[in-house]
Amino acid sequence: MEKLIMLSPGRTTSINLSVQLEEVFGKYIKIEPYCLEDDLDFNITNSLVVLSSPRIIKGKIKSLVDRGLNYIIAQRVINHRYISELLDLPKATEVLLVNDRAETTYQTIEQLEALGINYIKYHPYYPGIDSYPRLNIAVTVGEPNLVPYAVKKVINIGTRQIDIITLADIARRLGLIDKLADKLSSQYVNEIIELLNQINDYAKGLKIVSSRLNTIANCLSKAILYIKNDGTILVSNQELHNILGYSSENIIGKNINDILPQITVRNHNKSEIVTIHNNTLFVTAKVIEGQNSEDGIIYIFEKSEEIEKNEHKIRRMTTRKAVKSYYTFDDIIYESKEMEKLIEKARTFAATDSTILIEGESGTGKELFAQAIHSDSRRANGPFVPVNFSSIPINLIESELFGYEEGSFTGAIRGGKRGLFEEAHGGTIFLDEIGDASLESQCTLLRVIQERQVRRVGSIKEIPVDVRIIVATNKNLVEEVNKGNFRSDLYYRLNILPLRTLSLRERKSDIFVLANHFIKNYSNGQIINIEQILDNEAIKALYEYDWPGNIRQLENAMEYLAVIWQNGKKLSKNDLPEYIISGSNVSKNTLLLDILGKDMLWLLSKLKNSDGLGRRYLAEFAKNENIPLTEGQIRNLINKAESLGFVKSYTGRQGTILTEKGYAVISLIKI
Ligand SMILES: Nc1ncnc2c1ncn2[C@@H]1O[C@H](COP(=O)(O)OP(=O)(O)OP(=O)(O)O)[C@@H](O)[C@H]1O
Repeated sequence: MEKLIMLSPGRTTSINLSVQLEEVFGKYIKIEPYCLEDDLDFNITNSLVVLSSPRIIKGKIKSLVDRGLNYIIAQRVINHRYISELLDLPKATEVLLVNDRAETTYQTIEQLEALGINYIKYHPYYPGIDSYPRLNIAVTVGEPNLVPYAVKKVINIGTRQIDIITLADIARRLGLIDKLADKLSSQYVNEIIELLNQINDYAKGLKIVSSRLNTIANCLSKAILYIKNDGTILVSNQELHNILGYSSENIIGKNINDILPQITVRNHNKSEIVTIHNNTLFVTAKVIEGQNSEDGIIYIFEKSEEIEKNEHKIRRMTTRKAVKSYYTFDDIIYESKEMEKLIEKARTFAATDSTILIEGESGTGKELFAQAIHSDSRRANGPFVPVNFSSIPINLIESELFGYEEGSFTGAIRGGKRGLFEEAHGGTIFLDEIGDASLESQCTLLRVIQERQVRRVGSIKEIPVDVRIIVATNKNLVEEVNKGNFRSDLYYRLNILPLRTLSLRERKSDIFVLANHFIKNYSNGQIINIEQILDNEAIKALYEYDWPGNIRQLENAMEYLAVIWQNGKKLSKNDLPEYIISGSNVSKNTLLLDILGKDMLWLLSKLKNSDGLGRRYLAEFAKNENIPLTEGQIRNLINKAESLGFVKSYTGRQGTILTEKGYAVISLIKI
């Protein structure tokens, strides 16, 4: 070989790389720079050509290659010697990285980052790029002429150099490897050492800053932890080490997921409770954003003493955790149009903050709806606190709902207790079976609803609460008002957004979807649907049955069937629970029910077993059986039955008695 040709698209790069080749090979061979503008008039048979990148092989170079050009493609790397100015830039500085083409620009960014200079934010810039941020500093690799005009400071870290592997390859192709091996390797080693020294100086600077940071962190009384966005732990303090029982060497640089997998919160100002080595800690995340390479999360841990102060917050969180996820509208299983409409209505209600009154028979999904409304509301992340008025002893309702002050009554615990309204702060309180609330608690409820403040038993201080109230009842509240059992002013306050859940009788088309859902659950997926285990007559019986206990009763029936079913044989009607067999006895039932209505059938059935009953007795029976009929309504019913010839009414003690016709009708069905 007589000549070593350096060929690159632009002249500057070509000359710069020739200088590098000159330093290494100048003693042994003539080196000539060429660029694409030049006539490529060298002799290809006695020249070795170094191409600055593979992309150059096209057009006239491609035809040279086809004619047998002897060439090497250079791998290029950042020139270590000129990066000191770059190392002086403060952390997170934003710069334009300028090069001649998109590909080489991205390559350069990658190489700088790989060198460890990854604390600077590089924005690519090359001729023809669509958009780029207007920045004051540009870094270029030997292309200062391409830097956009507005840039104030240009750091030229020089043309990217031919790397050591390519140089060794050239030496081998020129038959010079024995002569040059030592020189090449020592030059390489020297450059690496020089680079490491420079980067180390920078790291030393960083170390000072980080030790200052650690000193400050250690002065804080709270345990803290600072992680990068990828989870790497950067800073921790002594308080945290005391809790963890580790020293900083054991955690710095590790990933939080390995050290503290319990911590899952990643959102700003969000908290969670974690247990670390039997310590219950309240952890709050503070997200640091917009600092580029310093983006990350600081965790602040509060220990037991502080937890006491935060008890309220914690209790709210634990109650929320206890029922980890509330039902949503998506959990409601249905097929019927009626339910679709109801859900649509409930969704509209969920978007508001107004009080909702849910009325409906037992087991029709009142609580399900209340939870779904909560989950769909802006309070979804707040607590949902259910209160069942029928299960709290009357004398405790006040203190349960509103809490009490220390010493306000015998048995009151030290420090007093927060009530359920306070627990529900920021969320929803669900007052179930509100029809069972005593007149006294109704009075207090009314005050809370009006004033949105609670006063603990034994205290004079009002505590403001922000809660959405949803109440539910299976009683007819209007009737309760008429009977004097429910305060009318409270009723009007509650009846802002009324919702009536539907009994299964009113949406028979949902029976099968629900039955399939429950049977699948109770058989652990073994039974896919009821057709798999029931014959036609049994299925029909399920459809005809009235389901007075609604979905809860249907669910129980499916659990029963899943237990008694044995693979291979279908169950018949007689295998169904007894109440279904007798209840679905005749379709005459449904027919009569449709014609006469359930109230009339109830009246006739009561009279069937007596020698005559007065209105007051009938009203008493209705009340005991939770049948929403007032004395007035019973009077109307008796009048109607009389006009149909089913009963005869007498004044005085005999009251109302069944006629033969009435007896015949009621004997047709089983109730
Ligand atoms: N459409 C539905 N899809 C799925 N499950 C339902 C549906 N409706 C009700 N359920 C289930 O039926 C059961 C009874 O529902 P829920 O407790 O909400 O009824 P309720 O009207 O509040 O009853 P009660 O008045 O007796 O307290 C629950 O297990 C609930 O999950």
